[in-house]
Amino acid sequence: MDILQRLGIPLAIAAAALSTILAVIATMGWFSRKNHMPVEGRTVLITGASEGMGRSAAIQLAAKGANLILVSRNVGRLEEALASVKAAAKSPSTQRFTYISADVAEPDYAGRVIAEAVAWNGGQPPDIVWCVAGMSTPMLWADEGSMAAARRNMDVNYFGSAEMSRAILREWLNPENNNSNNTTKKNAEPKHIIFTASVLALFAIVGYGPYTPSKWALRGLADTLAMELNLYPDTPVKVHVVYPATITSPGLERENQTKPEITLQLEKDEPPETPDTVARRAIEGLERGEHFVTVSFLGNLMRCGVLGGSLRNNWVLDTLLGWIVPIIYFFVIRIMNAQVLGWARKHGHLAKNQSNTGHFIFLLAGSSMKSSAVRSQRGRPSKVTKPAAPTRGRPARQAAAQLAAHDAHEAHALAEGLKNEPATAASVFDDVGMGAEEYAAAAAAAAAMDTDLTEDAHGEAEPETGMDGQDPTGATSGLPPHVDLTAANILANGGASNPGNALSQPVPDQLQDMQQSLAHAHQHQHQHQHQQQHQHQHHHQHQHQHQPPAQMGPPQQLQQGHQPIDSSMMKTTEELAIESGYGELNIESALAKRLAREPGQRLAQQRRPEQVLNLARRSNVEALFAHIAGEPARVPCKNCHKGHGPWTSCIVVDGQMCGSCANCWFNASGARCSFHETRNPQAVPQHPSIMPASTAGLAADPSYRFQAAHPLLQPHGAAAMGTVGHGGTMLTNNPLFQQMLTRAMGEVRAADKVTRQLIMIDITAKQLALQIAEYEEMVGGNQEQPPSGPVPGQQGMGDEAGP
Ligand SMILES: NC(=O)C1=CN([C@@H]2O[C@H](COP(=O)(O)OP(=O)(O)OC[C@H]3O[C@@H](n4cnc5c(N)ncnc54)[C@H](OP(=O)(O)O)[C@@H]3O)[C@@H](O)[C@H]2O)C=CC1
Ligand SMILES: CCCCCCCCCCCCCCCC(=O)[C@@H](N)CO
Repeated sequence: MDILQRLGIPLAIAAAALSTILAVIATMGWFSRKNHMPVEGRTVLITGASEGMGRSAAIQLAAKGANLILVSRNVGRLEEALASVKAAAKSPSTQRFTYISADVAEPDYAGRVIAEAVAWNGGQPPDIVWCVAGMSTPMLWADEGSMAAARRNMDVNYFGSAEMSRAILREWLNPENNNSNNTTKKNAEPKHIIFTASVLALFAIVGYGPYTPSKWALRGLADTLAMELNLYPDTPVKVHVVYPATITSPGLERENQTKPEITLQLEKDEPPETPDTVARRAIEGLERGEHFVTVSFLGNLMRCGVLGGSLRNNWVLDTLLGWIVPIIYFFVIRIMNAQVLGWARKHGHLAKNQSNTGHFIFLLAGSSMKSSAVRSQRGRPSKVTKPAAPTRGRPARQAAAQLAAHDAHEAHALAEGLKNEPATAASVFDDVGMGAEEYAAAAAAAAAMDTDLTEDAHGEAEPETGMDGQDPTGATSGLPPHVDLTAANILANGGASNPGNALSQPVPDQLQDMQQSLAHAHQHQHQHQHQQQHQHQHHHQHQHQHQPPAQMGPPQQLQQGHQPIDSSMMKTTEELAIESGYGELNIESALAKRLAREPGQRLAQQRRPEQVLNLARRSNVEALFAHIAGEPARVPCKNCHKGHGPWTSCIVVDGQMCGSCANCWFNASGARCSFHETRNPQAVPQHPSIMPASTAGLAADPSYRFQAAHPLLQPHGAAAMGTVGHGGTMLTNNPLFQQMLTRAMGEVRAADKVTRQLIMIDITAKQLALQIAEYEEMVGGNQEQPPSGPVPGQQGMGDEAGP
């Protein structure tokens, strides 16, 4: 100890001098310049590859000659990304590309994804797996819903990557695979598992409570694996963590909708970079063989500031920098905390003024007009607890729609909050075997729309004070139970007033419940894939469920979908257009005039809420009204499927707009719509794309519902009804069949275990129904029965199964 103390200073000086020399050498690039992660001819699997940095990385790796497997949820976006990746290929003739749709938040998703990847890759696992899929819901920790958001962030960011790394390691480390590989040269080359964290996992700032820990957790896992993988010297695997700072991605736009102002202010210190830049720097770091890869100067300092027991990229440099960073932090930490304190002084005690964050949980829970109001005047959080009225309902809708209905996935975050409410409708759901989460998510979306509608109806934001014993400032925690319960209850019971009585329900009711559960389970899934074709159909339904409680009917009404129970409450198309945020409309054309008076079916929901539509054009007003008054297409037209057109669903009005859908009618004559008459010359009694009138979840889903007028029969013309299998046309060549199958595959792949069970139950019930129908026809004569299929016009499984 003595000696050490005496030698301390000279030793330190000597070490510093030596280190400096070595550092100079290192920076001059005297050490190896080997590419530690060659990708040419290798197969790389990237999650979160359809947008943002993951997509950029995929494109750049394709340009370096890699084969790629893109993974994310939304098939439409995956297809677009795949096209860009293909276009970037170094040698298009030899490289191969594909995508797999999966939700990384689903438990056990990764085994399935890896199995599919291996099958596609000629029996070989991918050589490199890069987990990029992630999300972020910044909010203050004391805020309503931050706990639910934290769980959701953990599920996607941490468990999504953790499961993937485990699945691929089990594949790589599997002795059977290794034996067969040992002869190949590439086996000696390390495999790579790459996690994507954030600089926030190196230096945390206010407002990212739900997010940052999920990224810190990745660091913990990566370091653990880096050591653990030494257990398998025959199968070298390198573990990396990429730490981007702000990326100007679609994800950033989403997260900025809920980001507290103070957070925005603090993170300005690290300038944002484009997805391309971040991906390029990340790949450079990986090629240098770095364990922790940072992509900016500050990021690198932050990395060196927290190295602890983690692997170093360059022992000399990292150590030297590690000595310097505390000196920087001496100032940085002070300055940052002072900034936060200054904010608090200026804006008042935050916990008493939740509106500062304007986060979406308030919007969704319907408890706070305050937050939406503040959000509408971004950057001007009010010091008082009663903020000014919002300019209109639109900002609230934008945030709510974007966060809940449009990308309703994130509403899932609320599930936890709702689930934790005592005496919620969760017990009802459990009774039918559904996770309360699924419902809660849908309920949250519904509640969001409630807020919206209520707000619009009032025409101004009325701060709701004293609601359910809530502090008028909104400071008390706990979601306002009445809103959630109403919404959840509507979904569970179609508005019946007594939640939690499912156990005492007679059997048929339970069946009905179950059928609805199925519908919701599917809805929930579909929310994950908002641009996928089938989702469009379900939108139709959502929007009904988004109506305020007063408009909700008992189960039958809900199932019929189109008829709100009280017709006096029914709104005209024009009224709904105004509610949707389109004021001052010039109603000129005959079609617009006619549609304006018709009962509206839905609110118009824009794909890009911030977009301002040109409604000076006559035909655009027609398109808007048609979108509100029309019927959802059974399968969206090609343009809608690709995500074109202003609104989120594909709607047609029978006999109008030359058959085109409302989206294609907008700003165009609809000529490019795949429904346009020029493309569909054969006259059909009903518009070929209109959904059957009874639309409720699965019951509306053609792939689950082979009715007498099944779509598969239609291309053959009415006369050919009942001739499937006899008509000489190969069913497998039928595009509708192919679409159906693809869709069914998509749904089943995306389904979790519970949903899969429910799908099975549904199918089994239909089989039984078919069998019964056939039996009855055989025994009792079949005069009344249609030529094929079970009872027509069924309302759902319960009815179908009944005699
Ligand atoms: N943007 C930023 O400022 C920063 C981002 N990061 C991290 O970098 C990574 C990339 O971010 P960014 O470029 O913004 O990405 P984006 O948010 O723009 O894109 C996210 C990608 O992940 C997919 N994805 C999201 N959730 C899931 C899910 N549950 N299952 C499967 N796929 C999913 C999305 O596709 P789909 O929706 O179709 O599933 C999309 O392809 C993320 O891990 C993020 O946390 C780190 C630092 C800063
Ligand atoms: C010695 C070191 C000096 C430290 C300076 C500190 C500067 C702080 C900048 C914080 C940047 C936060 C980016 C968030 C990125 C992200 O992950 C989110 N966008 C989530 O998606």
